Amino acid sequence: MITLERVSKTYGSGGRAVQALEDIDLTVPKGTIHGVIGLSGAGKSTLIRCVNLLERPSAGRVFVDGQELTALDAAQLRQARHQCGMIFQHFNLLTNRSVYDNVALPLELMRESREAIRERVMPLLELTGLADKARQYPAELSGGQKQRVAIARALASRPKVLLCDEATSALDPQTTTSILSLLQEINQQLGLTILLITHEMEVVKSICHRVGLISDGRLVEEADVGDFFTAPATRLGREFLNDFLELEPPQALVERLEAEAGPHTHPVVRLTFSGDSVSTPLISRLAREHGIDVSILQAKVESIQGRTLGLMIAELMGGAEQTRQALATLESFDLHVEVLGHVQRTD
Ligand SMILES: Nc1ncnc2c1ncn2[C@@H]1O[C@H](COP(=O)(O)OP(=O)(O)OP(=O)(O)O)[C@@H](O)[C@H]1O
Repeated sequence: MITLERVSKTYGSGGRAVQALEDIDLTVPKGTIHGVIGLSGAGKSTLIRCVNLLERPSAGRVFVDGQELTALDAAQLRQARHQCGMIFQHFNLLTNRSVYDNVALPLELMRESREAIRERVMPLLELTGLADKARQYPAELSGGQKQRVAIARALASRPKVLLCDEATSALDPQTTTSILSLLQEINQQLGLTILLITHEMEVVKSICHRVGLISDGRLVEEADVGDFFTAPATRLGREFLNDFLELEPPQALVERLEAEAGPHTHPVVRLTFSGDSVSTPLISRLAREHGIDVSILQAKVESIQGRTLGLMIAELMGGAEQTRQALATLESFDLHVEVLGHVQRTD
């Protein structure tokens, strides 16, 4: 439904040029919810604005529903943009228009009759839970209600694609959940394809089918959400995951960590395991086979789109050779092992 082919975007020129996107290839199949996550300044907003050509790519081609937007003239593009609804972090509502009139606006611009507009707007207000707010003004609404108006307005022209630019970043966690549920409902009921950008793993985890990770204008990793959360392919992906799971070693331990192993140190490891390895009795096996005592410092289990993900930070307490063998055993399993550092033995 959405295809970007080798899309690049440079702002400015000469010594002040900023390359915001570089050779982005992206395909979002019809009816799916695709997330793009990245740190601030990575190029997320530029990417999503290149889809409906609010920003024109410096190079590359953009297709929506088989039509190449980058090949259209201005009038054709205005028409084609009806295929792409968009919502924003700060809602972008017209403050001097009522809820009803905000949602009606795209239809007025398309010169639809008052009757046709009414027939379209009222069901959208029902769908977004705003039927009783039609005559109110944006200033009288909560953030979540404003975003619902923006969603209804984005759907008014019957788009095939909804672009969401950090749509929940200005909302509290509870309101975020209700807006994400609404987006999911719209995706399922209307078969709408959704491309969203976010810096929040929670958003990706909650509703996306696939996710891309953008860094310095490049798409560095792309995967199904279950795979991304259980086995990110890049270091940045793993950092996002560790932040999301809040599985950082406690500060008191960080202060004791040494980079190099010494004659009297134990390694501290972070283990991430998914699928079958979750149920493997690892700790008893390390004790039985290698004589290692495992001191668990932190642990947690998450369920992500039906897949189980286990995490643990642990100190492996044994002699140097036993510890080396224990690490080799751990690495032979279907799990990710990271040695965070070494601590002096206290035994
Ligand atoms: N209009 C512009 N003119 C010049 N540089 C720009 C412009 N818009 C964005 N940039 C630069 O392009 C890069 C990517 O910016 P972009 O806004 O796409 O990132 P982002 O991932 O959306 O960041 P954030 O999450 O902070 O909004 C940044 O270095 C930014 O400074």
